[in-house]
Amino acid sequence: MIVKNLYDDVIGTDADVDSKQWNSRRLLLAKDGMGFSVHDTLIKEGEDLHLWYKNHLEAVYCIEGEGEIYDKATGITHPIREGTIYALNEHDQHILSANKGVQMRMVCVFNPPVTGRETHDKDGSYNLPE
Ligand SMILES: CC(=O)NCC[C@H](N)C(=O)O
Repeated sequence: MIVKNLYDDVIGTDADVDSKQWNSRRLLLAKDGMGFSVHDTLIKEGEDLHLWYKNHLEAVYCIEGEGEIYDKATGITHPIREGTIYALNEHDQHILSANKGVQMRMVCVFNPPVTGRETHDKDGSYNLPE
């Protein structure tokens, strides 16, 4: 069994990846052997994240804050608030943003699992390990 705590075991370690637009606290990673990774991620306010996970499926569950996701294929903008989940089951190209003055806190699950320190490439993807 694996038991970890965000505050005791993740924040401030290698599994805590900070960028201009988000702060991803990676609770479970590929090395944990689950077949998916689980992240507690903060989306910073005032940032438009252009994302396209070509190599991964991702489900994202909002537990704090408000924002929106724009689906580039349909042109539809979906509001996000606490309790909203979205699943990028078609490797959907999208733009994610938190509303002005708030950050969003999201639980993100990736399949295949993220291995550790991934950050987005120019297309908004994470590369697979070699
Ligand atoms: C929701 C989302 O994709 N945010 C970008 C960061 C990423 N999910 C991560 O936690 O690695």
